[in-house]
Amino acid sequence: MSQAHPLSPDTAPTPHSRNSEGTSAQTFVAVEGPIGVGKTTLATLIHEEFGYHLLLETVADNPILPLFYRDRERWALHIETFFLVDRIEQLERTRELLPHTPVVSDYHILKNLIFSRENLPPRKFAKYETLYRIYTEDLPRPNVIVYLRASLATLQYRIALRGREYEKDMDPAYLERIRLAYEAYFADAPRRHPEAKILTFDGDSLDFVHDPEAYRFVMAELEKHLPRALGREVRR
Ligand SMILES: Nc1ncnc2c1ncn2[C@@H]1O[C@H](COP(=O)(O)OP(=O)(O)OP(=O)(O)O)[C@@H](O)[C@H]1O
Ligand SMILES: Nc1nc(=O)c2ncn([C@H]3C[C@H](O)[C@@H](CO)O3)c2[nH]1
Repeated sequence: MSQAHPLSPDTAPTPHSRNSEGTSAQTFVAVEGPIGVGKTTLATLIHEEFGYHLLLETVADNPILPLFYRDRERWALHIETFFLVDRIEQLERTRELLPHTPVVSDYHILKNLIFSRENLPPRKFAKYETLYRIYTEDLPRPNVIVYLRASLATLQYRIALRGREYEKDMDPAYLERIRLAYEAYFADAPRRHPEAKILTFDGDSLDFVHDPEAYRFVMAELEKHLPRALGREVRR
C-alpha cells in the first residue's frame, strides 16, 4: 500500500504562485476529483496538518441540488449557474487572504467545466463556457492541484457511506460519465494548468481515513510541495 502508485506525485518543482497583480502569493492548493472521492476529507486533513485556511464548497445551503438529482435535465442550467456564481464569490473573497495566508480548498473552479459539459446541451454549454472564461480569468488560481481518482465501485461505496438523502438514487451511468470526464480532463491537466503542480493519488488503494500508513504516505508526498503555515509543527 505504501508503494508509489504509477500516477503518484513526482518531485518536480512547484510553480510559484502569483496573484492577479503578478506579485508573489502564498500557496493555494485545491483538491479535485469525482463525486464522493474524498476531496472534503483530504482538504480538511491538509488544513489540520499544514495549518492552511480551509475553503469548503457550499453544499448544505444549496437549494437546487436535491431538485437537480430528481430531474437533471430540468435543473441543469440552474445548478451549473448556482455553482459558478457561488465559486466566483468564494474565490473573490479568497483573493484578500492569499497574500498572507496559505489556503486549501475542496474544489477547483475547473470542475464547473467538467460538470456543465456533461449536463448542459451543447449550445447552452458553449455560452456557459464563454461566461466561465470571462469570469474566471482574473480569479486567484491554485498553484497546486491534488487530483484524487478512484473506480466507480469506490465512489458508489463512499457516497453510500456518507448517506446524503438526495444522492441515494444517483444514476451509476451519470457517476461513471463524471468519473471518466475527470480522467480525460486530468490526462491533459499539465497543459491546461501550466500555473499549477498536479499531484495525483489513487483513492482506491489509499485509505487515508482509516489507515495510518496511507495517511503518512499522502502527507509525506504533499510535504514535498506544500510549505507548512508559519508556526505549524510536524504532527506525525
Ligand atoms: N481515502 C479514503 N479512504 C476511505 N474512505 C474515504 C477516503 N476519503 C474519503 N472517505 C470517506 O468517503 C466519504 C466521502 O468523502 P468526502 O465527503 O470527503 O468526498 P467528496 O469528494 O468531498 O464528495 P463530494 O464530491 O460530494 O463533495 C466520507 O464518508 C469519507 O469519510
Ligand atoms: N451538476 C453539478 N455541477 C457542479 O459544478 C457540481 N459540483 C458539485 N456537484 C455535486 C456533486 C455532489 O453530489 C455534491 C457535492 O459536491 O454536489 C456538482 N453538480
